[in-house]
Amino acid sequence: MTTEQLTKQHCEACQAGAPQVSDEELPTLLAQIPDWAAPVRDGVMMLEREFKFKNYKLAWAFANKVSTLAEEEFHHPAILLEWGKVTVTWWTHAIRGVHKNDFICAAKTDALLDAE
Ligand SMILES: C[C@H](O)[C@H](O)[C@H]1CNC2=NC(N)=NC(=O)C2=N1
Repeated sequence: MTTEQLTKQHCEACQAGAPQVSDEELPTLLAQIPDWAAPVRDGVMMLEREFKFKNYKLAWAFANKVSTLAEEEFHHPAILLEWGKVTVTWWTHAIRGVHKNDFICAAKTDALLDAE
């Protein structure tokens, strides 16, 4: 599956018991979002990327776009908004890890930049 295909997909409603991304799938999916890191915090894997901007207002506008994306997909990230920087972190709370949804949303988050 290509990055292009990830951005064209939509999140599925997921609840506890939904499958985390398997160790076999992980490398392939990570390769499609090369600017994202996959930190593990308190045993929970996440997808995280920092986006840099010239000032606070531009960072704020991007954070708003990510929030709109989240509502559209009904899948919600952590967003840290700072002067000139937005850190977006995707993971699936219901399964305490990363689901395919998180990769779809990370790819869609990158696509928001191209739309700027
Ligand atoms: C009630 C529950 O929070 C909702 O079903 C959705 C909302 N958005 C969500 N977003 C994320 N990242 N993980 C979830 O498990 C999740 N659950």
